[in-house]
Amino acid sequence: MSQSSNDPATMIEMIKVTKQYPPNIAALHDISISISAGEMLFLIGRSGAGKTTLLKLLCGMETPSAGLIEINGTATNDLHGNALAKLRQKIGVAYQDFRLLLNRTVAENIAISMEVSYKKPQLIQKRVKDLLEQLDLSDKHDTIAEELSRGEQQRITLARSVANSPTMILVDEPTGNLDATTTTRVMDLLKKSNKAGATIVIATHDSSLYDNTSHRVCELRHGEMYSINGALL
Ligand SMILES: Nc1ncnc2c1ncn2[C@@H]1O[C@H](COP(=O)(O)OP(=O)(O)OP(=O)(O)O)[C@@H](O)[C@H]1O
Repeated sequence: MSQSSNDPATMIEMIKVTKQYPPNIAALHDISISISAGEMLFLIGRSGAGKTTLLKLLCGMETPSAGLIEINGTATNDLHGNALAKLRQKIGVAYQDFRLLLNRTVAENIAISMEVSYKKPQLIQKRVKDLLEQLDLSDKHDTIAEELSRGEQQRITLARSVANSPTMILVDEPTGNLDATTTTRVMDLLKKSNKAGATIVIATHDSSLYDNTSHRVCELRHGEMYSINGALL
């Protein structure tokens, strides 16, 4: 059946995706899910359930052992080199291991994705300033990243992931090291990016993020995906 013009376009399509790490660790099993453009989705599940693996598959950091993944209509399985780099430019990622450039300033770290896509310096400066304000880190603009606390590094990673207004944002445990007020600021930033059109997948253990949400919540259990009401997807 063809898609009606009123249906939102699909941003992420996973079809029977399985991921096995060598020698025989089954991280994800037969996952099928469609995520619409502009959707915000919470991915929950116990430690080791496969959340990070799923996010890594979506940005091409890992490849599926079986099945198909399409991002905005393009199958990622066969993407390499420039084509993969081009796809990644449209994806903002904020993962648990931060990967900040520790010897560079906070502002330089946030600016990277915008510089890579040749945004104007004035625009970059304004965006960096706005993001730091939003995350209550304005005083850290010129601080070297390695001098930040873990919670501050986590917020800079998030700011970097949304800075270039990507079409898709993948976030792994965005609030793990944060207090309640800072958690609200982080979620407000993600909601703002979502309102601006970004498709967002948030992997989290923090039930305060999704307890009263109107967004979809999916749970991974031992590598299988369930909707929050317990039905196998
Ligand atoms: N590079 C790897 N090589 C081998 N096994 C891996 C690798 N990465 C993850 N795994 C295994 O795959 C399974 C899923 O791991 P994953 O990191 O995706 O879980 P998670 O739900 O994100 O956990 P957490 O909440 O603790 O971050 C686990 O059994 C893990 O040990």
